[in-house]
Amino acid sequence: MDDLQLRVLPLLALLASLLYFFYFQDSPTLFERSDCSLFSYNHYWIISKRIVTPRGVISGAVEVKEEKIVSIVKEEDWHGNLKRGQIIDYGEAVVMPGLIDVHAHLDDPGRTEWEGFPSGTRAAAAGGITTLIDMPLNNFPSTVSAETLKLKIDAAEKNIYVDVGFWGGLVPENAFDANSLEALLSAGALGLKSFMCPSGINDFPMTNSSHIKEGLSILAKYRRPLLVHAEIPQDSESYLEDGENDPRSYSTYLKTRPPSWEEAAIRELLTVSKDTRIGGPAEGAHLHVVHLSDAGSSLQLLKQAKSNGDSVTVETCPHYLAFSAEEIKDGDTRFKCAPPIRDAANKERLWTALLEGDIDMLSSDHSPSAPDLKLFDEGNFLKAWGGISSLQFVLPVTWSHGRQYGVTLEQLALWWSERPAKLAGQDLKGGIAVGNHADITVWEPNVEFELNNDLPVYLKHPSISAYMGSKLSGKVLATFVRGNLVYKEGKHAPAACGAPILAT
Ligand SMILES: NC(=O)N[C@H]1NC(=O)NC1=O
Ligand SMILES: [Zn+2]
Ligand SMILES: [Zn+2]
Repeated sequence: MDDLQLRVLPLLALLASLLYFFYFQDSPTLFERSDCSLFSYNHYWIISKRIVTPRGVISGAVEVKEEKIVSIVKEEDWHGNLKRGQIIDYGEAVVMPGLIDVHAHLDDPGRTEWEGFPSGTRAAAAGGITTLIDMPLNNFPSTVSAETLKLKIDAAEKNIYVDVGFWGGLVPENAFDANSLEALLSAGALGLKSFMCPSGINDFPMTNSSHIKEGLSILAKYRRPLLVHAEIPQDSESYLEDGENDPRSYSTYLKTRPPSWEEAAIRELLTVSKDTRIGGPAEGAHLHVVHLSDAGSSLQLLKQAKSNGDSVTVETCPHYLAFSAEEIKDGDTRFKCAPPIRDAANKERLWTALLEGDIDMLSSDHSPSAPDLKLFDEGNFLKAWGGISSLQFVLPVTWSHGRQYGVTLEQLALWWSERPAKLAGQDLKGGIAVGNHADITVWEPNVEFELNNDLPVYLKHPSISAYMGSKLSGKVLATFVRGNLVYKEGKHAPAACGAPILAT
């Protein structure tokens, strides 16, 4: 070989390999994938001694290929066929379907100083949540039309680290306008949400039962649900006039929103939920009561509706299961939410209802605000923003408090994944099953941690979270969304590759 050849050959080889790299790679998505995931293989096995499947907890392996779960093998059936492909062995850690939070306010677009898609979905990923359904209010403008839904979808693009679907708003302005509601549902809203009391947001006014009846009749055609904030103001404002009622005291706030508000709303809802029965005028529609706090008459009424054949479900939230009114300190408005956190006896009854199946599922109702709206200096419970900030912590909170009631891993998966998936119409999510999306969370139930300033919290405003300062058990080790490892022990995948979920 002469000198020239010696110099040119390596260059040619480099050129050829570059050409090969750019033009002949069979999977061009590999470039993207490396940013979407902290694990660069698209075919692998997740191994653990505790995999929570719809058929019970197994020791074995879950085979993931691209976005999907393609096989599930019990340990005794392996026969060494795991040699094909990469293996991630999680030992005794729990491998569970990713949590689906059907009730979160991410405030994007329009109030991103409160939260926003990037921080909210990173917090979700760190908490083991793989899908969340965003509420139509607290963002601006509220999501009450096809046009405003489009603004949300645009804001979510390349900004979400987990999959995100959207509820549309049912408000007086669109309730009797079938075209407008149909356009909103055709544009992909997974269902509708309305309030039976003032929502605290000017462009999201409250509805009454005739609006709700109309909404259900449209939803029936699409077979989608209506979610309702069920409180109707009763005559309890008089408490505020009494000079003895200190606005810094939690009991003052509690008196302003008694259980009778929830009971009145649910009683009213039952007059229209009967439309959803088989053969009824709104058969196919479904009514879902959000964030139930009253475990008394309100719950009894819901049980009655279910037994009558109404298509009705109800959720409660971790804050109603973790806290009680007796513990809330004067001025600590982090705990203000609506309906309010009630007394310890009520909390016990909520747990019983959940364990007995009278409450169907859990959701976060993550509803943060800018810290100044919590009025920490004044500590005025009557004026502060109502909303609990919790998204990253819902799994350890439910587990830490649920353990003492004997909560099982299967129950967690039912309340946080399977039933929420069904409510949101997500057939490919909510369970570790062949053919489903590989939406998986891996967590260590026995690891305890303190929610102090050393803990990486991805929420925009950790200081407003009622959970800061507490000690929890249940540490999320890894979160997979459609096969992408989006979170691993304090680290997120660089790119936001969550998908917007639109109903079709
Ligand atoms: N607008 C809004 O998010 N309201 C929520 N906050 C809360 O505490 N209850 C709610 O419904
Ligand atoms: Zn609400
Ligand atoms: Zn809410």
